[in-house]
Amino acid sequence: MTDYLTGFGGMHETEAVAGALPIGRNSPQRPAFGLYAEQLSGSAFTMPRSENRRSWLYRMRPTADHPPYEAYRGNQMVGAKGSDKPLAPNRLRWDPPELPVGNDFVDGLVTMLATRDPADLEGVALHCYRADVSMTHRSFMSADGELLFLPQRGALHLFTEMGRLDVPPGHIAIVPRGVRFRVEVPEGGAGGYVAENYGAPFRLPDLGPIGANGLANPRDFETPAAAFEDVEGDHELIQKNGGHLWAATIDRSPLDVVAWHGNYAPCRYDLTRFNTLGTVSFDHPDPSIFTVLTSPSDVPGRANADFVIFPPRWMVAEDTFRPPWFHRNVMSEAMGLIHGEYDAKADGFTPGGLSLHNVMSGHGPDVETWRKASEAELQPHKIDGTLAFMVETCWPYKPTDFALQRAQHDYDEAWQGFPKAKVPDAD
Ligand SMILES: O=C(O)Cc1cc(O)ccc1O
Ligand SMILES: [Fe+2]
Repeated sequence: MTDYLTGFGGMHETEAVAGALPIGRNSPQRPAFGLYAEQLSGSAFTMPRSENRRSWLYRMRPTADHPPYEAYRGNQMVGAKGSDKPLAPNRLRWDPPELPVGNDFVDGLVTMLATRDPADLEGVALHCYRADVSMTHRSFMSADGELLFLPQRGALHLFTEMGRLDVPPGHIAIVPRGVRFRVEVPEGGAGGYVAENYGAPFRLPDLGPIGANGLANPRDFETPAAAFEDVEGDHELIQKNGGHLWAATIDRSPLDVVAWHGNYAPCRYDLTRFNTLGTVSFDHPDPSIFTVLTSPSDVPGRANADFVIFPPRWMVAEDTFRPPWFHRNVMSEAMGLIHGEYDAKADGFTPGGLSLHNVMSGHGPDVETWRKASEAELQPHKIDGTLAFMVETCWPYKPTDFALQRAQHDYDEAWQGFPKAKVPDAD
């Protein structure tokens, strides 16, 4: 059973057992039923109120009750570092990576692109996962960043400390830094992408002249109602700190939060609810118009990470080259595809695949897309049955060695063979 509370970043209160939440105070002398009160701070205590994020959790045993962590001996493919080799300024693209078979989410997670160090409290990493079995008797948490789940194949069920979320492909989920969860997958397994944000938590972008409504509307974000399990027996805590995985075994499930209140909690969002805006005259706006969530950096307007989607939408622009134009960008662009075809690429970018156009690399439509779009008779046309996304950041991405070894060899050919413009002689 999953039950949701609505609204982005709101103050919620929820109890799985009536009477578990204290009224009018956070830390009573004796919480109900012998529960333990624990504050989970997602921002410094003293952040301005608008940025302040914290929740109070009422749990059966305190998180503090655990033995020392040791290096995790399983998955060694998750990290915070890209390849040590100098990175040529090439455009890169990947077929859906072939990830090891038979793993759960923790062992099936592989880092593809990394920026910064989690200790900088800025940057973003992009991981891919293949999970064939559900996690049992173990849970995961990242102390390095918040996790943005983008399932591509197979619905995920996230049983988090703060409740349960169903996350089918086409939905996203955010699990805040520090929140434990286990991932259940359906028969046939699951695969997709996870962006890990070391910086300021994702928020809805300001709308400026768009006005009070549009893009991702706050009411469509769903936060789980409290749900817990009372399970005794060995349970492996796996957690990511400083780019490394660590493990400790406790004698119970940590998903034992009976009630919580606050504004630091997981949520999910159905991307079909995105109110896509665009031109009704000519040209098309920069893709920032498709920003679902943004993590600002300290420089106004320059995102640590923008999460952007390219959803189904009507194309009506007159006298306009409608696909993404040719461009170079000071920001670095990593893209993935949930389903369908992306309108800038006729070939080679497939669901589950990935592309990287790092700082100032020339990219845009491939030759075939350019030709078709230049010759098309322009009619209102619906781009349908597709969902691509971009995680755009001001920090250049570094692919990991795993990723570099698997990059497509012929990606540059996407832009080979453009006819030369015929410019009349100058007088
Ligand atoms: O590179 C891409 O495909 C993403 C993108 C799309 C667009 O319409 C304009 C700029 C941009 O980076
Ligand atoms: Fe781009």
